[in-house]
Amino acid sequence: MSVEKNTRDLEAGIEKDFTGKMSYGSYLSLGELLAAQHPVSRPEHHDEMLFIIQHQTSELWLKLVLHELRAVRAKLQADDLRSAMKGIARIKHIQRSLTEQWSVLATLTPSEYAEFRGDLGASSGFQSYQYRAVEFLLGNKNAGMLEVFANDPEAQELLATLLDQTSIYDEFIRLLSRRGHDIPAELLERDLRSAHVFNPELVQVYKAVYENAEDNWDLYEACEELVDLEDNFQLWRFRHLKTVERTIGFKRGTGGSSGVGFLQKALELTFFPELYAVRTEIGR
Ligand code: HEM
Ligand SMILES: N[C@@H](CC(=O)c1ccccc1NC=O)C(=O)O
Repeated sequence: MSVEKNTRDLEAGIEKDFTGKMSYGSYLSLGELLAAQHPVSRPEHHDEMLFIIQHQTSELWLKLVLHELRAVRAKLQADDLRSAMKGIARIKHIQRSLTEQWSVLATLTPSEYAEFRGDLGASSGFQSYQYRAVEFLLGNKNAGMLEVFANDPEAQELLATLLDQTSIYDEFIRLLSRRGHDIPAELLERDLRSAHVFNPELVQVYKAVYENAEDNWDLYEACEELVDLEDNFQLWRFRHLKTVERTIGFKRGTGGSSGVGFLQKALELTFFPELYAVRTEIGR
């Protein structure tokens, strides 16, 4: 180390020749990853790179969320609540990161965006199959969404598979039933292809869990973890809505929707309605 040159000397053992060896770039497929940004504006607009990378990083994190959610579902199926909660803890951190990331895109002014928005054609985040897959895995199924992916058979297949499978919430409810809680039969035999709908009897099950937390500690904690998950999801939706509002105002979306009004309606969707409803009942 030569302090005067402000330079760190390389140590003798540092690897320099990667012939026949795995390197950082080859392990991470950086060649492909960093060659996958293709701005379409001509002449290329400086801010389109921000727009592309914001979406690509979001999709990478969504890929990990899906990976973790599938594992959480398997752990719930195996009655391993502790491992399932570990997975949820990781997902919550990813969600925070995804939500925090909106502040980067918020530096894109309406005039900057207007310069390349026309080049985006009919493309829209509405066509994000990974986002839809996360919604399905959490229990907000919507078979109609599959039509959007008619031109992407792989994405459509992935969503069709998830549509037929149980969600995280279905599995949690089944676990409650195996633990001896009085779960209504219609919840255990429900049509998996539709969204979970509010069930007042389930609120009473949660009421018993919350009012006897000492005897149901892991379930009590799991309920709160699920509420955190939904809360975080809604915060992402809200930041998306507010970023859209400050960037395009009340223009229609490129995906064909009314824009902000359509996104507002998504804030009324809920994954675990009974876990919110129980709050009104506690201590009554
Ligand atoms: C300036 C930036 C953005 C604008 C103006 C914008 C605008 C919109 C609009 C208007 C919609 C409604 C569908 C439509 O008609 O197009 C939408 C949907 C959506 N966008 Fe964005 N968006 C932006 C950034 C992002 C980013 C960074 C993501 C991250 C992946 C994203 C993901 C989504 C998703 C998942 C939907 C579907 C939401 C739902 O179904 O409720 N958007 N966006
Ligand atoms: N729907 C946006 C366009 C948009 O944001 C977008 C375009 C292509 C790929 C992803 C996008 N992100 C979110 O919707 C708009 O109406 O301006």
